[in-house]
Amino acid sequence: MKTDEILVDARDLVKTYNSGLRAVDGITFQVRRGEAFGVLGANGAGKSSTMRMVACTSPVSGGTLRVLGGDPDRDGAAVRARLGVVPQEDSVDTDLTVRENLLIYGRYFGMRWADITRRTTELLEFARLTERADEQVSNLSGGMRRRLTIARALINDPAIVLLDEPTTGLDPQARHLLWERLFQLKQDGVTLLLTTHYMDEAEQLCDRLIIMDGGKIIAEGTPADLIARYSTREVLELRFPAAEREVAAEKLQGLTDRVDVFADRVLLYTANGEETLAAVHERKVTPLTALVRRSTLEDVFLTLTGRTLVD
Ligand SMILES: Nc1ncnc2c1ncn2[C@@H]1O[C@H](COP(=O)(O)OP(=O)(O)OP(=O)(O)O)[C@@H](O)[C@H]1O
Repeated sequence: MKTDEILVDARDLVKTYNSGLRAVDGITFQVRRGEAFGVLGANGAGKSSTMRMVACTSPVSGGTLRVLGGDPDRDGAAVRARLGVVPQEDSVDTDLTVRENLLIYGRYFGMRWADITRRTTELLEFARLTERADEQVSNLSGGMRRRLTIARALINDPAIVLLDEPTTGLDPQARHLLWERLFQLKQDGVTLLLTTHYMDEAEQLCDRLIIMDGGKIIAEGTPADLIARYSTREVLELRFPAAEREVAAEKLQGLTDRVDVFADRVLLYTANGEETLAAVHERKVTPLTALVRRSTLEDVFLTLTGRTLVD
């Protein structure tokens, strides 16, 4: 298997809507075979618009895009047949059973019946839905429906799977199970292109990622690269009673190069959290709680945009 093969090649890609809005404003990125590639950004950053162009369901307004070597404008149908697409909203048929959803989708792709049934059995297992196979989809929880949507997208053994916010709207337990299934796909060597605004998940799953803001790419790299480039090694998170926070934050200014004050906490960016905590105490500041943690992609996003990603 060629691992350097480029499956998605976007150059100066633009999406303009009728309103005149440039939702995607000249972005360049490549997704290689076998990698998990993340597109991160806040709501409205242009992630879904990008994904719809790659999925060949929304025309490209400018620049060039090649997906599996094809031009979405010219070869859209052929490219779509080799993609697995998991849209933001679950689109499974709630009147059918879990199994029927998979079988019918296989038919839609014109697969041979023997292949459809074999693949359906495998995918029910993959999605942890074997026990629910003959239940109507309307009875399933949100997490189960999402897993079924993913299983369905895999029926035709796609060369690349596109997932738009796969875990949004799920409770933590359902999110965890879904994320674990995505890890499995990655281990199986499936190429993944996904959007998310959960930085912790992206950090663990994605080999490389781009961060989008206002339709542009503001940073690109591996999670470790981005953290090394845009944050310190550790962060000291302090919480104070509301009435004391401002005074405390005032006393802490200048203690490290960067001190960020939020409504609920003060963050000190530092190479060594324990040493910084000792310095906090030396300034006669006593937080309610103090946590030393390593920097995350969330800190990277904050550095780059001045905003937190998940409110
Ligand atoms: N079909 C459309 N017509 C007009 N404007 C659109 C359309 N789809 C998206 N937009 C606008 O384009 C901008 C980018 O939206 P997009 O959905 O791509 O962002 P996003 O990063 O995926 O955000 P979200 O996480 O909310 O989906 C937003 O301002 C949005 O309102």
